Amino acid sequence: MIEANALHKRYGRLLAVDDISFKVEPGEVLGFLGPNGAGKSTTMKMIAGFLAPSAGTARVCGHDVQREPLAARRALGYLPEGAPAYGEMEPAAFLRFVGQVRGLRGEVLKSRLDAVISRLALGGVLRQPVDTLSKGFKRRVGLAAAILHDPPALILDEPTDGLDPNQKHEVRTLIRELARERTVLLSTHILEEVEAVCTRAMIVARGKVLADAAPAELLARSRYQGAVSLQVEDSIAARAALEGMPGSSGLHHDGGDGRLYVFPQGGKPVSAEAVAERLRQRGVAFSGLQTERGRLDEVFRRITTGEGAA
Ligand SMILES: Nc1ncnc2c1ncn2[C@@H]1O[C@H](COP(=O)(O)OP(=O)(O)OP(=O)(O)O)[C@@H](O)[C@H]1O
Repeated sequence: MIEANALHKRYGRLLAVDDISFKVEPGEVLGFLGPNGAGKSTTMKMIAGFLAPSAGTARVCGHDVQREPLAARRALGYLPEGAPAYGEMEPAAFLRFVGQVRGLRGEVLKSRLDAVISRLALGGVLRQPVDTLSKGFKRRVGLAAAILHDPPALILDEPTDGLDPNQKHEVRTLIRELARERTVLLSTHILEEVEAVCTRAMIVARGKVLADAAPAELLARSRYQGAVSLQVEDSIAARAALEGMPGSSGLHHDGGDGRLYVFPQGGKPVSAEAVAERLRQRGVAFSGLQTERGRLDEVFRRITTGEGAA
């Protein structure tokens, strides 16, 4: 379990983390979401024991990070932002070094090295200096180092940042697998990642938690959830046909995707059949009619910029 209790961090006059508390249980993947400078990395560094809090406490698997630093660090695997490693070292030597620092020796060290090298498919790059590896492999080396001692809790700071879509997919699959029997806290800027891997999302901005919910619950806060969208040639005629339709709270023609959106009222999805029927009755041509599942980016923007209630 990972626990933060009233964590605060002050850098001079800046309160970078302002009273953050949460608990993450085994099997949960908590995604920390927030704009740049929200305080995500600072919070993670405090839980990982890399930075002392100005106030508050953190616990990893029951161990207070400040008072029992060794026990807390033993229970935790930490992938810092950018997955730094010693660039001139080869993964084989680097991982062996990390394992030794973690106190692993002999057969145990060997079997753990074999396990992470196989799990992260590092066999082909073991003798290539880390600096010369692709970003994807560098990240895998970082992840291998983080899970080498088989910790029950993991903190991953932007684990897929800068990876190509295939590498992102691989790392997400791995995180989902690791999470089955572990507690995972990760930070990300990528909203689709939250849906892909997180069981819970926490939105932070200016050092404060602004939302803490399952991704589906956040999606449900989107005004697009249950809306009906469609493509029309004549948007003026379509608007006239759909204006004031029962069960709809309004219309929006999106200049970006060129679609007309019919928004729901009172949380009840708009009936796609009713929209189609109304347009047909008035002889307005349309195509691509679909019901929307909601937009996390809109919810994120609304919550972090304070535009309207979240
Ligand atoms: N060592 C430091 N000294 C002074 N200010 C710092 C220090 N580290 C971070 N900050 C500031 O604290 C705030 C929070 O930074 P932090 O890196 O925790 O944010 P973040 O949410 O992880 O951002 P990003 O998504 O850009 O990584 C920012 O305003 C940052 O400039």
